[in-house]
Amino acid sequence: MSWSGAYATARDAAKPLPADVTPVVAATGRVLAAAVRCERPVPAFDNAAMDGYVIAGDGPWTIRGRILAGEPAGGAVLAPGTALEIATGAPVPAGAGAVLPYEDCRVEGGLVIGAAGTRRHIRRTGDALSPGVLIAPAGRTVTATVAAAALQAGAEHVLAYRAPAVTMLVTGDEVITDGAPGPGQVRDVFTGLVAAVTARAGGRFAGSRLLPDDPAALTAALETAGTDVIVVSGSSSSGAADHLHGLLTEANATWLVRGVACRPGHPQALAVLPDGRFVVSLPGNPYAGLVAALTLLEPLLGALAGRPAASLPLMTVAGSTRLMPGGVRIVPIGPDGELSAAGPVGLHAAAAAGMLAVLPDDWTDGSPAATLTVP
Ligand SMILES: Nc1nc2c(c(=O)[nH]1)N[C@H]1C(S)=C(S)[C@@H](COP(=O)(O)OP(=O)(O)OC[C@H]3O[C@@H](n4cnc5c(N)ncnc54)[C@H](O)[C@@H]3O)O[C@H]1N2
Ligand code: MOO
Repeated sequence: MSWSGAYATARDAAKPLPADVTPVVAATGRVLAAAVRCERPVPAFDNAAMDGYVIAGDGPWTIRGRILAGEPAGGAVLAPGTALEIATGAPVPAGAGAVLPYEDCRVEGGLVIGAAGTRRHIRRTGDALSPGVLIAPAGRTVTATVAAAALQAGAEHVLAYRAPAVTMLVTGDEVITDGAPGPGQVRDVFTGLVAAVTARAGGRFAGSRLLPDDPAALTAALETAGTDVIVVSGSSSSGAADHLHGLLTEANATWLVRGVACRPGHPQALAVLPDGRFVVSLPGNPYAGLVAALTLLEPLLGALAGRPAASLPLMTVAGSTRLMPGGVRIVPIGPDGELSAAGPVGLHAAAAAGMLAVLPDDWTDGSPAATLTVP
């Protein structure tokens, strides 16, 4: 399958998971299934926009007291010719005509002397937002700003799609998850990468398990992983210790993607089990596995999370590299689009560059290419 075909297949493989009503403070990263609208006016009461004196009628004004933010306005009416010292955000009493900022007046013998200008410096109820105004549309991801805007507007709860849960199965007798590798061993790179891609795509990382190259252990782990998506690193090829693809076929999984015309990462695959759980197969070579996570896992999770499809940003890429006839080569690129060579193993070039470019076989130096951002 072509790389763009694989990306689109993963993106189209799933519908959003069901939505539920949830406190907005707990919904960060989830996608709104319905628009959030303002539920109460902002500000909720008339209040001072400046520190100074709130006045009624014509001056000079006799100072009758002070009102600070957080104090209720009460039912008192400010009589003409009187003033209260007032703080920004404090409720303005009925009868008030304007707030005179300190810098526009002076005080002599208990009287405020000055003149109200054209600006009244009073924020009226609903000036900023009135009930029904759109806070965030359906399809928007709940960010900290969306959550803050919803809370400001009185929307404590939102309808949001459930976040897809992801289990990571790290396979390989040689893989260790802690400390320095002994002879023949290699340190796991995938748990953190997959957790980060999951979080970025709106998913929930449910944890990682290290498995030996044993078909029974892998079968049991696949059967018991109760998450929407299972990511398996390694075991994707056809070696004596690579069992995943055979087990998925035995389990009557449907193959959506099985091999992609790209370098690196060609053994990557996406399958769906008969009960609807998805399995993403990442090749064990670290840079190849990262490419696969961005090619298959990220768009799949975006679809499950309810994110609207978006096209990949294009960037002008410069430099020279070997291309892949009949497929794409995926290379790290820096902020100015300069490419660096990367083999299937080392992650250092992707780490230094920050982005990847997807170069088709007819790409030429200085022409644009689709980009992926590394987590
Ligand atoms: N006869 C063939 N052999 C291979 C082919 C092929 O087409 N024909 N494809 C090669 C390519 S390309 C890749 S990529 C790998 C994919 O291998 P697997 O997904 O089966 O992974 P392993 O064999 O278990 O490991 C490959 C390599 O990666 C290291 N590894 C594995 N897991 C991790 C981890 N969690 N963290 C760090 N490194 C890991 C592992 O030690 C191996 O060095 O197959 C080629 N072979
Ligand atoms: O997926 Mo393999 O890297 O193409 O090394």
